[in-house]
Amino acid sequence: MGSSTNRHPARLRRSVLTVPADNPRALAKIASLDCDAVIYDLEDAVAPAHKDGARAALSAHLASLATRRGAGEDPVERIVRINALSSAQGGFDDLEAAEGMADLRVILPQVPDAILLPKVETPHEVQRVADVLSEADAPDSVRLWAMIETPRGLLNVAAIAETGRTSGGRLDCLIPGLNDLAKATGVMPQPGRPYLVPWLMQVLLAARAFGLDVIDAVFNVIADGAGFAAECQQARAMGFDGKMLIHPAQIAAANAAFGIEPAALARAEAIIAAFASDAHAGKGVIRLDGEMVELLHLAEAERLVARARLLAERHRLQPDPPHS
Ligand SMILES: CC(C)(COP(=O)(O)OP(=O)(O)OC[C@H]1O[C@@H](n2cnc3c(N)ncnc32)[C@H](O)[C@@H]1OP(=O)(O)O)[C@@H](O)C(=O)NCCC(=O)NCCSC(=O)C[C@H](O)C(=O)O
Ligand SMILES: [Mg+2]
Repeated sequence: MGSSTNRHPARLRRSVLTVPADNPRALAKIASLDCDAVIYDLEDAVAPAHKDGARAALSAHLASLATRRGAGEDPVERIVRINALSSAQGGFDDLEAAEGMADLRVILPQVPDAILLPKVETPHEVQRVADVLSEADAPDSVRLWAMIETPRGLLNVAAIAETGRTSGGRLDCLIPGLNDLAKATGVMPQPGRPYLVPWLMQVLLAARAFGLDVIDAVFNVIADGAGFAAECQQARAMGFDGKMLIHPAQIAAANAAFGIEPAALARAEAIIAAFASDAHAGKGVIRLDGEMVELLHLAEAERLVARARLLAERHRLQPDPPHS
């Protein structure tokens, strides 16, 4: 089966904000923000001594959203980044002792939209977590996301992405972690990310080969709005679906960069209408406004229109644009 047919349904993931699960003010702030998705972090943003408190705070936070989510009226996708699902000794054999397992035990009853696995290095890890979810009777709707942020993970990224087919189809999205990769490799942060772009494209290619979404890495310099906007534009041009964010001040620029331009939407609607017209019934290729348009462009147009519908639905559920 080709990748395009394997691709998951269109989702809106322009702005994916991370929030440390042990920061009550930031947790409370989310309701007023216009991000498409939130990653609640139980991993690196939470100090070891605060892990239990963070789990309890996150569980209560998700429980407070349960009614709205159950009614399908939550405009935000909610993802939990757990700790590693290997034990402190480094293996799966001692799974019960792992911090990540403790995260799952507390969080899974609240049915988040996805679990984000940090520092994934092998396909086996994704499969193992998928098995744990199935054993815990987690609904099929609970997806898996994976961070690719170690040299070994990068070398294995194609095999990891392929678990989107084998892990009960739960794997849904990849995110490169450039802070960890920079730490592990010595590559220095630079405008334009010249030495990191090949790795970013490797992650993107692996994701696309197996029909996954892919979100660009965080930009650490909160005060550098122009640098952040430029990096969003670069990521958009590279093909990313959105950007992982660390601060509310980054939401508007990400939404703009990965949003849908009116002209692109009008063009997509024109392509769909043209292929549906009697004049072009059954054709594989047509001429539209002086350009060749093939069925592959029709598929792209349908995806863009589907995303536009999601955006309209998001605005229906959250009509007053919140501040960021
Ligand atoms: C980076 C921060 C610690 C900065 O915090 P602070 O200086 O306190 O922010 P502000 O005073 O400017 O905050 C203004 C208001 O916004 C709220 N706020 C701040 N950050 C967030 C957030 N992330 N989500 C929601 N709300 C947020 C504040 O509460 C203020 O509101 P109010 O209380 O009403 O006044 C902080 O921004 C932060 O913790 N950011 C997230 C850090 C994080 O999650 N890190 C882990 C992910 S990064 C990663 O994964 C890297 C990857 O693994 C890799 O290897 O590359
Ligand atoms: Mg990291």
